[in-house]
Amino acid sequence: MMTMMQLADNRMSLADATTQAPIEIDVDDVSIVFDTPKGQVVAADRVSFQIRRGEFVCLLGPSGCGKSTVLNTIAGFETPFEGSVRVARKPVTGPGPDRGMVFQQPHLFPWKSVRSNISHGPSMAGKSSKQAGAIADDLIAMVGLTRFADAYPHTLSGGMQQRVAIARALANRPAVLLMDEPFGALDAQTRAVMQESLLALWAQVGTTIVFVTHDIDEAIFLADRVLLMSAGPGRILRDLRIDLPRPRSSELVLSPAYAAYKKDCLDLIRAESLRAFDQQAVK
Ligand SMILES: Nc1ncnc2c1ncn2[C@@H]1O[C@H](COP(=O)(O)OP(=O)(O)OP(=O)(O)O)[C@@H](O)[C@H]1O
Repeated sequence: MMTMMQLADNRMSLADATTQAPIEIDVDDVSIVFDTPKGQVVAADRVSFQIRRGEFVCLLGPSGCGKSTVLNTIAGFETPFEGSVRVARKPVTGPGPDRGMVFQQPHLFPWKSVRSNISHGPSMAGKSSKQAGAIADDLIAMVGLTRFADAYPHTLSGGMQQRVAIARALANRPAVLLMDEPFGALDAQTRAVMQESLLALWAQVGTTIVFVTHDIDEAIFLADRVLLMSAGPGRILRDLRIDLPRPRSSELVLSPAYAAYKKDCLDLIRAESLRAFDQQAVK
């Protein structure tokens, strides 16, 4: 069994490889407009970006800037008003097992054990109960919940439930994991532990991750690239490569390089948040 440090070292070479990897997600000139009783809301305005296979990319921006809408478009829950989204070169026309999703709330089946929650997807996809159970047990070990395999969700802490939700999303072996503020409901300490364990898990599975957050520290700590979004209408303001070494631990936040990335992001986000606040005030 590899140690956490060996896994992280392995991840470093994978990170180098991602700059050469094929394009996994191609969001091309996507605009999304919602009709509301108060008129049209442009949630995304000509958003374009590409993500390579195995990359960890954070979508960062102020509340209401359209992060979830863009993520939902990749998931196939929203249809672009204009533009196109491709995953592995295929146009996205709806949800599919190649894209796993994790939300802020774990949404587990309360009547199923941890193992059954995780094996549910593979069972539905036609795996035998033995195969589905083996997939679940592997993932349960990866998220560090072996002792709780037979436990029910209500007996677990919020962080543990979210680890089950992540394992469940990975059970169908998706090429892409889409995460919408998955640690937003957790306390600060649990959140920090979850961030480190997500990086260790990513080192093992190599899945492309798109992670939505409005937390600057979380985005810089996790990502290979941060896509900074502007508020209303949502646009990509900056595509920032985070060239910080891996493995990353909590001490990283004390480094001057980290501080420089944070200052860049803070300045941009502050300007955008103020702009959004002013817009809301006059509506
Ligand atoms: N189904 C919908 N119908 C109408 N308006 C919507 C719908 N979904 C989102 N919006 C609007 O689109 C804009 C972008 O919303 P979205 O949830 O994508 O932002 P966000 O950046 O994820 O925000 P938050 O961080 O607060 O979740 C907001 O103005 C929101 O009110």
